[in-house]
Amino acid sequence: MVAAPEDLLWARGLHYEHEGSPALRDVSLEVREGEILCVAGPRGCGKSTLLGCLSGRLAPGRGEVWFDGVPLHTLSESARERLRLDRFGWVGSEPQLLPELTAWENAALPLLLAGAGHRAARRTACEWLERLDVGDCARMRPGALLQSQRQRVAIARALAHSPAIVFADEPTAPLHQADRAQVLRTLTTAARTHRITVVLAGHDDRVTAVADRTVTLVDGRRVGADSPTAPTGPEGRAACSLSV
Ligand SMILES: Nc1ncnc2c1ncn2[C@@H]1O[C@H](COP(=O)(O)OP(=O)(O)OP(=O)(O)O)[C@@H](O)[C@H]1O
Repeated sequence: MVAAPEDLLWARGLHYEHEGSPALRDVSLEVREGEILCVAGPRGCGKSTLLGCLSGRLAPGRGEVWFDGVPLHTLSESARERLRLDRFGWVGSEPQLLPELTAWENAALPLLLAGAGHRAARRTACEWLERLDVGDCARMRPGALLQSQRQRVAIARALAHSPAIVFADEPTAPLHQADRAQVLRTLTTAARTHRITVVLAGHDDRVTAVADRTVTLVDGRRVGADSPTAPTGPEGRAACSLSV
């Protein structure tokens, strides 16, 4: 089986075990360029493990992961790390910011690690903080921010280096109900506007509602047919790309 030209990420037959206990069983999927794909399913079904394997953070016991024609599963650890730094963004369910750095310094980290100059990295990071409605927080440290502001800074950090794809593992889990929809909308609108592909794990309807397509896991296996959940044509995207 081969990837279609529109597939940016492609996985076949993934198996993963945590300490001998199977978490993924023969999972295959493809992610199209520019798509927002939701990985849904009940708690413990393997969503985080799947995102870990797709993003090169975890090495599957069996199976293949191809990104943009590159076989992640055969790359050395250092080559995978380089690829992750250059082309991938990550948003976890906890913001995981460095407490000693300001918001803009946190958001600028991937740019600085990629070799950008200090001034250019600062300008780009601050632009992203503005787009994500936390521009006023640029000089503040994470400890002085609300959880929803910290998560926006983490999203800015994931997007600032213009990755090809962002993996977001339950990015709204720690937020209050009122903040959840807004943070999700901010992430997905920014991604659509900048043509960044997103793989999003979550188990509530809000997450599936912002995605173009949803794949479901149960007990480590992919089940059912894909469900399209939002308009994927140019009209649908345009409607979602007005503000960020
Ligand atoms: N580090 C680990 N060590 C041992 N078992 C683990 C580890 N991480 C996950 N598991 C187990 O692997 C299975 C899949 O976990 P995973 O976190 O991928 O699921 P999930 O769908 O993301 O869950 P949640 O919705 O609760 O985040 C679960 O049974 C979980 O208990």
